[in-house]
Amino acid sequence: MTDAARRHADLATRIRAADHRYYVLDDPDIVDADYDALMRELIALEAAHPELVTADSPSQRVGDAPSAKFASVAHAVPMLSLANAFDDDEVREFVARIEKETGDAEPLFSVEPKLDGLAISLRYEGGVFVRGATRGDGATGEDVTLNLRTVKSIPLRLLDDAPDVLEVRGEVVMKTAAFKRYNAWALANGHKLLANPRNGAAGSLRQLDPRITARRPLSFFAYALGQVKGAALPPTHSETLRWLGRLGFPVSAEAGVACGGDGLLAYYREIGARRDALPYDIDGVVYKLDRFDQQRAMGFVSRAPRWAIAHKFPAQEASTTVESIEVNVGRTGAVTPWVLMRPVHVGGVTVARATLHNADQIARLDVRVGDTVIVRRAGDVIPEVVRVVECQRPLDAEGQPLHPPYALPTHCPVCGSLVEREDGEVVARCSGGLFCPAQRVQALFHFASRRAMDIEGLGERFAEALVEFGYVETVADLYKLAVGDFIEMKRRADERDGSVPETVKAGKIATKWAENLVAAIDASRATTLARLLFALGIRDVGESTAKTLVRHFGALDALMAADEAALHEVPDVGPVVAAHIVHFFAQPHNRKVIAALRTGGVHWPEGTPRRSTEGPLAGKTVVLTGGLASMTRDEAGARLEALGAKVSGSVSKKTGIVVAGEAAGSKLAKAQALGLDIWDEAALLRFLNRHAARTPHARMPPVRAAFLRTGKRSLRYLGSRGRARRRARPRGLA
Ligand SMILES: NC(=O)c1ccc[n+]([C@@H]2O[C@H](COP(=O)([O-])OP(=O)(O)OC[C@H]3O[C@@H](n4cnc5c(N)ncnc54)[C@H](O)[C@@H]3O)[C@@H](O)[C@H]2O)c1
Ligand SMILES: [Zn+2]
Repeated sequence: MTDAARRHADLATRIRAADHRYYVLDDPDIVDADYDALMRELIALEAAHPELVTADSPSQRVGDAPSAKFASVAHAVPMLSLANAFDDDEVREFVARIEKETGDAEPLFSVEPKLDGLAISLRYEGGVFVRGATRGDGATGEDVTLNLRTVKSIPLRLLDDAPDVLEVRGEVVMKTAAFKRYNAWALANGHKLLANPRNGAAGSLRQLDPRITARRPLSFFAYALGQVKGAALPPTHSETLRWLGRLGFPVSAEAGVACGGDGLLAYYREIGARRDALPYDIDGVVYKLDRFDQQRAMGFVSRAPRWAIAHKFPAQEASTTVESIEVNVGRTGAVTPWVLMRPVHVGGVTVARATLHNADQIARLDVRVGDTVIVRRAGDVIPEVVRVVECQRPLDAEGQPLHPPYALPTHCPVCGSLVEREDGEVVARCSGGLFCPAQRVQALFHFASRRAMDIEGLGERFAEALVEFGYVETVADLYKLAVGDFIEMKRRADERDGSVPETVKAGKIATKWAENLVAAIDASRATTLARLLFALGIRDVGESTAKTLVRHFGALDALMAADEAALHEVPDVGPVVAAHIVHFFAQPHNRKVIAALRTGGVHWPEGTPRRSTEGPLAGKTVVLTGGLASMTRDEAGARLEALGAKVSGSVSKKTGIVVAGEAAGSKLAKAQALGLDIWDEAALLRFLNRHAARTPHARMPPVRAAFLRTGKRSLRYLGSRGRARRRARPRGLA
């Protein structure tokens, strides 16, 4: 055997195996781009060695033998493939060949998107859908009538006067939106994901159970005719498409006509630019000589017409190997894994990195170093790893995988802090918070925001520039900056963004804004502990938790010294939040930031913890339930704590007193069932007044009960009648 013959046999074997997996099993193990490369090599080899062309060469046949799963259908008119063009020259050669052979200087072409799905043929007799089949090997296909009946866009009866017999060819596709929706559902429900829309269409249509097909969102688009009896055909392909539309078939809205190499290429580029916005995946465009008489003159080669060609777009999927797996830390601390790969051409560009999204995705894909992976890049979307070719995983001498499953790093690669991932969350995060450079911009922006330190004028753009140009490492550095620093920072940011204002170019430098900003920073020095705690950006410590913590601990040092057990005592602080707080203050760099803030002049009124271990309620647990008219539950809680009570959220046998306000529900019922001591609002007020000297609030006469708290934290009298009065009167008092 010659080298060429050996290579030919090798290619043919590999292509046949790929054909079988692709057409029969709907489970390809190589990407289209690699398949196309094998096929092109085979065709080039056959061109150089015509003696290698045999009738069973993959270059001579279409698809693969129909599967025995389905009854077979002989196509009255064969279903062929299309020749491919991969570059402009091949398109121009195609046009030149047609111009020469037809003698037409400027023949018209029908131009259409090449839908990436599954070719099928639909047969109508007397206007009624009787049979539908896949392409199979072109001569014989599979009977998938029952499955096709579930595809809603396939008419079961034709509209216009239908011919006696009409065969319509077209593509069954899964639209992009439907594909995404299906995969989201499959992921949530533990079903196998579809590899891509084309696979989704083919796999769904070739199900043995039509009920499964019916659940898959498929669409159909017509693009050609097969056998027709009892009707005069239009003279051109483009008119045929319009006729099919009138008969009730969906036809791609992008189909049109063009002429000349330039005209065809302009269409290719126009559709290419809109590729990602189209509702379906396409893998190229198809040019078809429009006049049927000219088509007949051009004729066929073994597997494809000579009057049409598919001009392919750059493949969106490619295979390559993983060199290493890295992680990236985002602005909010999210740790995103990605792979460094052997560079590969995909979606028209060369890429060497692809995202793995998150730890769940890694676990699902089981990507390991050395693996052969399939990367997808559609449009401007970040390239992603969609599959691992497991059979190509490198093995050691014992036949075991050379590399273990990948695990996310336990520590942040940027700052070294612990990486945490909570139950039920897909995203893992660096816990470095303020300290992590990757998170500084976001931390700074949050710190300055209105409900935190309220530094007016420090928006996201400045936060970014301050970090990028090195003015700020931690939020405490803000308090070291002077007017000149801000002016310099803005100048650099403007320069970087190419947005230098005219006034600056003219030599005038505005300074007022910087002075205002410095003043705002100065004003933020006098703050409250609750604002500061919120501003620090401790995970899960929002404004209200910050206030609760302040009420409970009074001073920052007391909070910093608290362990998880001490935090569990705080009402509404659960174990997760408690762990976050302890963890935050345990990090030495967070403590340093707090010390630096103090040095920078940030101050707040500190109290002693309101909760006292002495007092008339010492050792008693109090539960507040229902609405109070005279104060909020938080205030009532604070006042009770000041009298030594421990305020809890749930009623148990150990509960001492239950204060039941308006509309108290299950807690009150439970308290009654347990025979606990139950107070109404009047009883609470009487008690608080009796011990008013101990509480931090002024004595509050019961008449206040006729006032209603408004949003502005002031008290508004609502009159002696109506809703306020009714609400204000504690149950059991009237
Ligand atoms: N990955 C694999 O293992 C593997 C194996 C076999 C084939 N393939 C892929 O399939 C391709 C070859 O398959 P093929 O023989 O089906 O040919 P083709 O995809 O190159 O072109 C013919 C097909 O185009 C489709 N088509 C879409 N829009 C059309 C339109 N407007 N007009 C006419 N036809 C239209 C029809 O289904 C038709 O059968 C290869 O390029 C390869 O990418 C991949
Ligand atoms: Zn970090």
